[in-house]
Amino acid sequence: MNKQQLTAIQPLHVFDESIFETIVDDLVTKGFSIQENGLPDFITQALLDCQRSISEAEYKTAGIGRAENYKKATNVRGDAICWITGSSQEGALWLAWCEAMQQYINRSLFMGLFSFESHFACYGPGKFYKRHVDAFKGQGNRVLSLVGYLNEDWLEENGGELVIYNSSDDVEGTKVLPKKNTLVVFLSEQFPHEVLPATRTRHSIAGWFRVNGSVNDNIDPPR
Ligand SMILES: O=C(O)CCC(=O)C(=O)O
Ligand SMILES: [Fe+2]
Repeated sequence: MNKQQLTAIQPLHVFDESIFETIVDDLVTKGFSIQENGLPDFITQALLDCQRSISEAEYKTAGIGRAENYKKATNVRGDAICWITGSSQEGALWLAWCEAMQQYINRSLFMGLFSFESHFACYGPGKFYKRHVDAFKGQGNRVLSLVGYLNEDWLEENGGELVIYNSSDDVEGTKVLPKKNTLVVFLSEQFPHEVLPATRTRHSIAGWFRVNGSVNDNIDPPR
């Protein structure tokens, strides 16, 4: 086998898996994982480079609901989003890291994660995302949610916390400040959560690992 053939079959990146192991342990014991330094610096840097290269026009007002039920609802969520396609090197690195996490989780927990989608989100000052779950049982195919934060020097008084509730009855929840490098992973159907308003612009990535929900000709996820 020549060198070119060898490079073609070798993975381009080998990532440190210790953070994936911590996340898996947390998922087993609690169903969610909050890691203050969960995003390695080189990943955060790639994401910041990618995010800064996106023009304001490429961010679209986010909506709620799937497919034909999709609608804009600024009384529910006020963020603007831009999907990460992997067309830039930085975006591709992010997707490769998430794929490595997906494979690690599948090897450890047999969750059958099949694909991943993610977008940048930008919440202007005062914007929020009301309490919601990312997936309803038996509807759609998002099974594991991921949120990562890109905000340097974020202080408690800046607000903008993610609040994760343990169940539909929980009103107290656990608050997470959207500080640079913080990573949160949780079971999509199980944990209601919300984003509180902030005093400054709040940058994040939200992503979802999905299972294959294809039935006959209906390909789901669509790609
Ligand atoms: O940005 C966050 O902290 C969470 C965002 C979220 O819940 C979502 O996009 O579904
Ligand atoms: Fe959410």
